[in-house]
Amino acid sequence: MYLGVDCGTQGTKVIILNPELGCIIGEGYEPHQLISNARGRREQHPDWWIAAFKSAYHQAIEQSGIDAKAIHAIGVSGQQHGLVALDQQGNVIRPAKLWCDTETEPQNQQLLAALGGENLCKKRLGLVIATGYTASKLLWMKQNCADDFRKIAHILLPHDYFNFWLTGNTVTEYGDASGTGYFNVITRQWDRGILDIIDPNEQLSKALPNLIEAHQPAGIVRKEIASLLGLSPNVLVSSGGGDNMMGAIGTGNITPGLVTMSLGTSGTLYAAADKPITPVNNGLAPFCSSTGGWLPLICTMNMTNITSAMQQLFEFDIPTFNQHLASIPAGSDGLLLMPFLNGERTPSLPSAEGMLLGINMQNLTPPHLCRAAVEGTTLGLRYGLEILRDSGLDSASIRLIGGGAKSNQWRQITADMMNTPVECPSIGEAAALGGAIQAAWCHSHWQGKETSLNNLCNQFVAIDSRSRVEPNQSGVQHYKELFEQYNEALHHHYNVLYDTEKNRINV
Ligand SMILES: Nc1ncnc2c1ncn2[C@@H]1O[C@H](COP(=O)(O)OP(=O)(O)O)[C@@H](O)[C@H]1O
Ligand SMILES: O=C(CO)[C@@H](O)[C@H](O)COP(=O)(O)O
Repeated sequence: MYLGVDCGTQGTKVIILNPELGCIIGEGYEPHQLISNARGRREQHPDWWIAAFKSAYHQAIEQSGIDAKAIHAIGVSGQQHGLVALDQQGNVIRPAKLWCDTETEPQNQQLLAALGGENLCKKRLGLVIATGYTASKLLWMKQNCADDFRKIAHILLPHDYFNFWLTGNTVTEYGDASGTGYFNVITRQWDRGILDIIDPNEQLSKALPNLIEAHQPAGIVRKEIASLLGLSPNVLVSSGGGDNMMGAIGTGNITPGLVTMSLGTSGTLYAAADKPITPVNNGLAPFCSSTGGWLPLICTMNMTNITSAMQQLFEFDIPTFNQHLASIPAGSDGLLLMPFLNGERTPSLPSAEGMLLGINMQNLTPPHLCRAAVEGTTLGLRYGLEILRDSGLDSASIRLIGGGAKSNQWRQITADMMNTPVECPSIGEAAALGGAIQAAWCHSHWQGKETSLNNLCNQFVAIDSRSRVEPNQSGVQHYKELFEQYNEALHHHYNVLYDTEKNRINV
C-alpha cells in the first residue's frame, strides 16, 4: 500500500492507494486554521499541519481496515512557497508565512531592485520573483523578527518540513525549490548569491536543504514516528513536491499536451513541459516539475478562499451554495466581482483589494453574490489561460481538480468561460494521489525495478467520463463579454493593460 498526503492551505488530506486494486481504500481529512491580518499576513503553525496529518491518517487507516504495517512508502504534497524556519535543534522558530502572504510585498520589491529589476532577475533565475515566493519571507523575517532570524539553521518548504518530521532529513526536490526565489529553474541549482544579498554572513545559504532527484527518497520513517503511526520499520518517504507538481502526477499531466486546472484555495493552471519555457508574460512561472521535467504554472491567489468566505457569510452549506449558483444566469445579472480580496499574483497586484461592479437593486441578493464570486475568481484563470496559450501551451480539454471541481455548476461555468471541455479524474484528490503514485515510483526504484512513472500514471489515473462538461454556446458568448468587462475593469481600476487587438495581456 502507498500513502499519499496533501497539506493544502485549508486542510490536510491523506489517502491510501491499493496498487493491486488500483483504487483508494481509505481517506481522511482535517482542516487547518489560518492566522491573518488586514496587512496581508497569512500564516500557519507547522505543528497544526502535523496534528491535522495525524488525525487524517488515523481516519484513512480506520476506513481502509488495513494494518498500517502494509504501507511500503509515503509521498507528501504541500502548499508551495511557505517558509518553515528551523533552529539548530530542528525546532520551528515561528509560524510559517504562506504562499498567499502579501505582507512581504515591500521585501519582494527590495529584492527585485537588488537584482537589477525584472529582466535581470529573469535572466538570472529563469523567472521573475513574485510576492508569495519564499525569498521575500526571509527578508521580512530579518527586518521584523531579528532575534528569530538569527536562530535560522534550516530553511524548508511545507512539504520538506513534513519529510523532515517523518525522516529527520532536510532535503528538497526541484519542483518545490522552483518557487523559492533562490533557485535557478533552468540550471536546476540553488542561487546562493540571492540568499547572501539577504544575509551577507552566509547563514542562510548554509541553511539550504540538499537537492534530490524526484525519484529519490527523502529517507526512511524515523523509529519513533513509525511506532507512533503503527508503521513497519523501513517505510520509504519519496521526495514529494509542491501541491501543483503532485497534482500534475495525480492527473497524469507528466508529458506535454495536457492542461490541469485546480480550483483550490488558489486557482492554478499548469502543463508539463520537457524543456524550460521562456514565458512571454511574467505571470507564467516556468517551474520545474517533480518528475524530472518542467511544469509552467499560473497561480491566482483568490479562488475557494473567496467562495468559502461568501458561503460562510450567508451561512450556506455547500449544496445550498451550489443550488444558488444554478438559480442565477451567467453574468449574474450584471454583477461583476473583481476578486482580489487577498491581493493577487496573476495579474501582479499583491496589494490590490476587491471591487463589486454593476451592483443594483435586482442583483443585490446572496445568490447573485455567490455566483459573482465563482465567476470573478474563475475569470482570473481565464486571464491565466490567455497567458498559458500565449506561451504555446494548450490542450483540447482541461483536467479539473480541487474543491470547486466537485460542483457541477462550477464545472459548467468553467467549460463555458474557457470555451473548452472540462473533465475530472476519477480520484479527485489529485495532489494526494500524486503523492501516493510518486511513493510507488520511488519504492520501485528502491527495489531495483525502475517502473516508469508513465506506467504508474496509466495504471492509477483515469478520467471520470460522467464528469465531462462541454461548453454551452450561450454561456460561452456571455463569458466572452464578461471577460472583456473584467479586462476593462483591470485597465481602469487596477492599471493593468490589456491589448484587445493582439489579444495579449501586458502586465
Ligand atoms: N461541492 C463543492 N462545491 C463548491 N465548492 C466546494 C465543493 N467542495 C469543496 N468546495 C470548496 O473547496 C474548498 C477546498 O478546496 P481544496 O482544493 O480542498 O483546498 P486546498 O487544497 O487549498 O486546501 C472548500 O473550502 C470549499 O470552499
Ligand atoms: O502558490 C501556489 C502555486 O504557486 C499555490 O497553488 C499553493 O501551492 C497553494 O495551493 P492550494 O492550497 O490552493 O492547493
